Amino acid sequence: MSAEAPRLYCLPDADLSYAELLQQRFAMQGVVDLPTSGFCLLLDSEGLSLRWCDEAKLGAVKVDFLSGKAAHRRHYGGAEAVSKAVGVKKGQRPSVIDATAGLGRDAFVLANLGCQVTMFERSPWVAALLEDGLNRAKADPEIGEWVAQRMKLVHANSISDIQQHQLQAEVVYLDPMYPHRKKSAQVKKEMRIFQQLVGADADADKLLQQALQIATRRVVVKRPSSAAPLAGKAAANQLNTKTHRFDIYSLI
Ligand SMILES: C[S@@+](CC[C@H](N)C(=O)[O-])C[C@H]1O[C@@H](n2cnc3c(N)ncnc32)[C@H](O)[C@@H]1O
Repeated sequence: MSAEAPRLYCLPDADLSYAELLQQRFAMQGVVDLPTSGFCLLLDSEGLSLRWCDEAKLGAVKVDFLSGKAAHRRHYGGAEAVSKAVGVKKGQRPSVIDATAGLGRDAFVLANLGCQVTMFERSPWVAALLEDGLNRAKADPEIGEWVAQRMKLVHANSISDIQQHQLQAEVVYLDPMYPHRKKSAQVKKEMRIFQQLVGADADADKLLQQALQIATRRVVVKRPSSAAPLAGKAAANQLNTKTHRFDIYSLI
């Protein structure tokens, strides 16, 4: 995991009071020049994005719940595997702890379907991106109200926070980083970049043990299709998609 404090570079049109808030909340270090290597968070009038230089190409990632894939998932996400795995059905909208929130894509699908989702993200880089995306979504007249009500972000290590506050939810959802070795598609490239940024989540086995203690209905783990189950603990139920599977540990 990148042990560096996130570096924040502001373009001239950035809201500087918001930049100050971000710096305090995520212990960021403000920089006056755009870094030419490594990662950097860039703030402009459109929000916060992660920038990096990879194989001499610039890359960027932003959390955007309002357009593109997220908007598509909002309209057509009802039948997505993640919602089936979590157990969303007519009349059943389980409360969810997403203990590995990342960019909040899965959490957004679940919240869109009516689940109350508490998201944990420990990387300050990723948590800042997610919070920024949530802020923009909350200001949107169409989805702002339910995003504010159903999506709560906690910037903390879920393993320690869940223990400390004795949290509970019907479903605990885990999607830890997994070491991808192939370089095939664009998505994999984004995964590789994320691996450099947040590491390989080597403590995911421990997270499963914790999740099994606090979930009241089920624990769902998203894994690449060929990966071994977390903690070597095979799940009684699985849901397979083309690229990954969900291991479902039912508790009732
Ligand atoms: C593969 S990403 C999750 C992607 C997410 N499901 C999505 O839809 O965007 C895994 C994320 O979990 C975070 N993470 C892993 N273990 C964690 C823990 N114990 N507490 C909080 N965050 C954790 C990592 O920092 C990383 O950002």
